[in-house]
Amino acid sequence: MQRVLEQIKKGLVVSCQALEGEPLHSSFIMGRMALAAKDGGAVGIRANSVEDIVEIKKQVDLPVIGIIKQVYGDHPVFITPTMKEIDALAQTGCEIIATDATSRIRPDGSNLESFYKEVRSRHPHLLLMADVSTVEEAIVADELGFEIVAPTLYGYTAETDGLKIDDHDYAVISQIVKEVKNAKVVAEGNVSTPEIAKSVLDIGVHAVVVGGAITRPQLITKKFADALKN
Ligand SMILES: CC(=O)N[C@H](C=O)[C@@H](O)[C@H](O)[C@H](O)COP(=O)(O)O
Repeated sequence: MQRVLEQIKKGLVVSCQALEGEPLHSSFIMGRMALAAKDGGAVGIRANSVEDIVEIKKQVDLPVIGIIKQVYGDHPVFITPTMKEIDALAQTGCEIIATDATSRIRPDGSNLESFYKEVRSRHPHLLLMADVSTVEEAIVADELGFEIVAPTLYGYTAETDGLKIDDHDYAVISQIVKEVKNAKVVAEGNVSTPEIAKSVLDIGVHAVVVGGAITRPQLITKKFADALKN
């Protein structure tokens, strides 16, 4: 487990995700995206769904952070929300599983603590990453024993709606780095430029995850197209 954390240390993890309805939705394309990321210097991949992870594992020998985005009704917790998704991910060979680690009740009615304990007892060999939305949630996840904590959901919960890290505001990451004692803090969410990636690394995070700015060409195109309109 320690070896995987060493492998991604101070490096770039590229999130290769295209959900149903996105132009690049395809395991084949995500596999090639991972290959391109590796060619460019990525030290790890984050990916969604069993199919994408299996394909990515065929293409690259990098550690994979696996998630399954699964929406249950109108429940807001959707990143690896229940044991069903954890068990499915555990079969893929991904080294790390990330899950929603906010303080919200999960779709199956469990809270984070009971869910965490069950995951640990069923899959003791896996590294667990906590996707949180606040500094308080990061502290709780660290105390529970998650190996990795990231503010992936900062800006994506009712409590943090509208917030995001940008060129001027790395406060949430600085605070998490300061407060978290044992887990590795990873920066994830809206790291939209190489400069931001470097700045957050310099704050002291263990690694940086970048998604849309590298792997969602429709978003990259929009930035350019919008710039021409102004
Ligand atoms: C909130 C949520 O659903 N985040 C997801 C988590 O896996 C992905 O859609 C993001 O692309 C990923 O976190 C990387 O972030 P960004 O694409 O901003 O670099």
